[in-house]
Amino acid sequence: QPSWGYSKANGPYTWVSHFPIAQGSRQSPVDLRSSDTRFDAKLQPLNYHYMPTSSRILNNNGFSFKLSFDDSSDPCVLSGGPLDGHFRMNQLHMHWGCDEHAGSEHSVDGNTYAAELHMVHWNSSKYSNMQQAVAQPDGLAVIGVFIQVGAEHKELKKITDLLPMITQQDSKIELSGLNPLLLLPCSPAYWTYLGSLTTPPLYESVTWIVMKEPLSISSQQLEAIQSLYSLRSGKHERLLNNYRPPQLLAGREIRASFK
Ligand SMILES: NS(=O)(=O)c1ccc(C(=O)NCc2cc(F)ccc2F)cc1
Ligand SMILES: [Zn+2]
Repeated sequence: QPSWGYSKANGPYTWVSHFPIAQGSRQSPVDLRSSDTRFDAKLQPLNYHYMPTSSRILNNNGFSFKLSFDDSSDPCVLSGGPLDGHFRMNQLHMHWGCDEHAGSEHSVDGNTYAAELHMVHWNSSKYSNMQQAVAQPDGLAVIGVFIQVGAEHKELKKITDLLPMITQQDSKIELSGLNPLLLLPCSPAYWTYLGSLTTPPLYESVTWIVMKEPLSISSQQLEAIQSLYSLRSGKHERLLNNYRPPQLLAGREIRASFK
């Protein structure tokens, strides 16, 4: 089966042919429209048990760069917010475009950002690993953080400084001492809704938690991200625009932790 991607020939509008759930009723991303969101006073604060961890950065076959964490020893764990139980961080990755006004997957009242960071966690209270959890309706929790161009981001610099070493597809490099806590914005405000993976197989297994406040990175950092290469469809080309457009809310509610 032809591998999916983000080009005209194999991009988001073609995914339904191999992954019919693309037209499901809890697909992601969505536009976070204020008319569709409701403040929920019962929402708890998010609770991060995160610590500096070692990871491996992989240019994962032309879809993004991915930091995989060893989630067996001393994991980074998320709980609280809309979640029941504890969720272990498995990986983080990003989506971006070719200019600083498009590249995020979620949008806020139609506005998009230069990029979006995804911190992927699996439900370690109910399942024994990511592979088991990824297809379950309560299997995953992904924190989405919007990224805009502005001041340099020191913690993300630990990643963007290494990207030039892994511009070739499937190359990887070790990174120790990244502190995921420093990849979160200052404000605790977030939106939450039930959705899906935003790439095939598009499983409807994600409780999405999208932070309201964006992070800033420098234009040089964005350039490093946009300079990743991939061998998608055989050609050696820049990995750009790896974001899925917004999907139908289909009657879902989006809850806000803030007024
Ligand atoms: N953009 S996002 O945060 O929504 C997202 C998060 C994780 C994954 C993932 O784990 N894919 C690999 C993968 C998933 C499977 F469900 C089965 C195989 C497989 F390789 C995909 C998208
Ligand atoms: Zn993602």
